[in-house]
Amino acid sequence: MDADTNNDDQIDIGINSSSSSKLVLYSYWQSSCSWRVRFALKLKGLIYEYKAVDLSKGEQFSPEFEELNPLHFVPVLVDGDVVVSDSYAILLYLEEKYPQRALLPAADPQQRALNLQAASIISSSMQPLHMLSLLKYIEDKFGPDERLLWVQTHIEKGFLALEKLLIDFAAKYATGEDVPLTNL
Ligand SMILES: N[C@@H](CCC(=O)N[C@@H](CS)C(=O)NCC(=O)O)C(=O)O
Repeated sequence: MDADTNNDDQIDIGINSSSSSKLVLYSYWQSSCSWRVRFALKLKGLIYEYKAVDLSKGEQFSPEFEELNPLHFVPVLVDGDVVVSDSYAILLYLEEKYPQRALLPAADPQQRALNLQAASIISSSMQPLHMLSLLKYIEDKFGPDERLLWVQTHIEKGFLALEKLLIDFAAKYATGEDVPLTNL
């Protein structure tokens, strides 16, 4: 596993710079689940160390990474003694532990539910259906045409559902004038 540091992802004036906890994000540059967490860290102004896990080289199967996530998926966030995997869980953890620059509207339960629902559609009902390991399985079993059809079908289904859900709420961003959880 490369422990490289990505300068783009480090902020000098991070809110947590004086706290004792040290944030480390295990990530892969092509991983949309990891982008989500990187956006949230950036929006919240948090300093973190970036550790690259090269999925194309199978580094997610290394014993070191397996200790962090037995499912072998990025992203994983380490915050001192706390280890959180799964982008959705990480976003909710960050929102609670580092409430600055909220990702969820505080006052309005409908807006909160809308954001949680849309974020969950993306992270549970869309992205896992085209993760690397699943696509490899489909291609090995049924061939590349079936793989493409599978991806197209599930992405289209997800975006149609999202469009229907958000049609009355979208403005500059998915659910209004501010960047919410849904956009990550
Ligand atoms: N629900 C998880 C999904 C994690 C996931 O699918 N990660 C992908 C990258 S976006 C991965 O590590 N894939 C490796 C593989 O499929 O072998 C999340 O949102 O974090």
